[in-house]
Amino acid sequence: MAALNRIQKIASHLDPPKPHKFKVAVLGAAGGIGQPLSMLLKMSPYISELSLYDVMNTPGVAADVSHMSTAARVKGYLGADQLPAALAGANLVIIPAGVPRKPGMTRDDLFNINAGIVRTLAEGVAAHCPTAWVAIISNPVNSTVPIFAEVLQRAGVLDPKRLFGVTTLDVVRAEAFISEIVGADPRDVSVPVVGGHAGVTILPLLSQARPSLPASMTAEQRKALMTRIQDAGTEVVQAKAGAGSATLSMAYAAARFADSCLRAMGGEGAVAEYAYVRSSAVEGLPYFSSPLRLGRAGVEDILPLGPMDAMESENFEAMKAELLGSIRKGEEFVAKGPAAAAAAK
Ligand SMILES: NC(=O)c1ccc[n+]([C@@H]2O[C@H](COP(=O)([O-])OP(=O)(O)OC[C@H]3O[C@@H](n4cnc5c(N)ncnc54)[C@H](O)[C@@H]3O)[C@@H](O)[C@H]2O)c1
Ligand SMILES: O=C(O)C[C@H](O)C(=O)O
Repeated sequence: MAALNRIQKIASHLDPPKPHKFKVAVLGAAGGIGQPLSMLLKMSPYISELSLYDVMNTPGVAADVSHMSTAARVKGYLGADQLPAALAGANLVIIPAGVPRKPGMTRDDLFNINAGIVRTLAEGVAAHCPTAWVAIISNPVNSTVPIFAEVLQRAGVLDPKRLFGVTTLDVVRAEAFISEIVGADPRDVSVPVVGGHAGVTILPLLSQARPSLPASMTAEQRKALMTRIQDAGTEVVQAKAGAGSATLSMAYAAARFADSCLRAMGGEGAVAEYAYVRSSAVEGLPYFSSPLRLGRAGVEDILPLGPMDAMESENFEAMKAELLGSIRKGEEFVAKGPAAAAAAK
């Protein structure tokens, strides 16, 4: 027996450390983003339970994803009555619920429908998993994050360190486009993208890209690259010609962001990310996407934006009014109360 104990003890030292495992809820799981995101999350070693919630089609999506031979247990939840059970005990809630753009629309054109959806889901989180980390994908992100924060604040459960607008797709796009230009593996490219998530509020700091952009690139070429990153969502909306907006690249980006959150939550040390959070990084803008350091409790540090060249500084100044307008619009929507939510339905 003593020998067996000794062998077991040695074997336990040889075992690689097991990752912490968490319950993750996807709200809007049957949608264009929700389905591939659920599939990618089912492959995560950090997830013990995957809770798939939507107002339609979740039984089929959950049955399908549950047949993947990976460890996470999958449960589907359908309709508002089942939202409490979907959220109970969740550590991370990811929200791609809401309508996407069609050609000719701005993200802000989605406000009237998506503001009410996000508000309802925020009330659910406040009531059923108030300490969960929340990652909001639903557009317009520049307004939906302030809406969510206001609801949590009114319920007395807001911790801004755990509330994120997902801007990872902007970073992913910048990495992809730069890798094509410099001829590097995208995994070896790093580039900060800061600000918000709509048009001019998306600010890629190309001067900080690594590897650096070729010195031979003209100012016009750098400007065109910045504009391509800012308009990449519209590029997809136009290519899909009425069938929605980015879903597959967004699912990839959200799965990557979820992975960072779960690693930080599990205590794997400081994890570097970008996200749109409540912030005092930029005077006069209460929400801003910055480089972040994530730890067990959420945002541990909001890091400086670093140096900007003249083109970036000009864009930085130009975004401020639009971003503040979107933030105030979200805050006012909640301040006006349920009447505004009803009008938006
Ligand atoms: N942050 C980003 O970078 C980014 C990128 C792409 C898309 N988006 C946004 O993500 C959202 C979803 O896009 P999509 O292409 O998946 O749309 P979609 O229409 O394909 O899917 C949305 C899903 O949300 C569900 N839904 C609607 N109301 C709901 C509610 N009250 N509770 C739960 N689920 C509800 C729908 O039933 C649907 O299954 C859009 O607002 C889009 O603009 C954001
Ligand atoms: O562009 C959109 O409407 C969806 C999303 O915000 C994106 O950037 O792809």
